Amino acid sequence: MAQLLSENDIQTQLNELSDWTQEGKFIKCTRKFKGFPEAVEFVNKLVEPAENAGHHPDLEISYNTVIIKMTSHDAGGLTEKDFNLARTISAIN
Ligand SMILES: C[C@H](O)[C@H](O)[C@H]1CNC2=NC(N)=NC(=O)C2=N1
Repeated sequence: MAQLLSENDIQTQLNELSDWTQEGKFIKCTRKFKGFPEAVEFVNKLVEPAENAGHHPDLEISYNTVIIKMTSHDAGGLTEKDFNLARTISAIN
């Protein structure tokens, strides 16, 4: 199981991830698209990196908006796995 990150580590990593914010034990990113098909198309692009990482985001799709929340459920908080996947997701359009 991955090691929980300290608050200092979390802030350091968030400084490099301008599209993500911390909400308790989660980091969160909100993406807006032209419409529902584009939002679902984006979510489908997350499958491969998540499966490759063995680490999966919590997703909410509302029409053209996708809310991505991430935490390491097995560790009970934020670990390097969350930030590695967040960096990958930030690079997906
Ligand atoms: C067996 C499987 O690898 C584990 O249940 C993985 C699946 N994806 C996961 N994703 C996230 N975000 N947290 C986990 O603890 C987690 N565990």
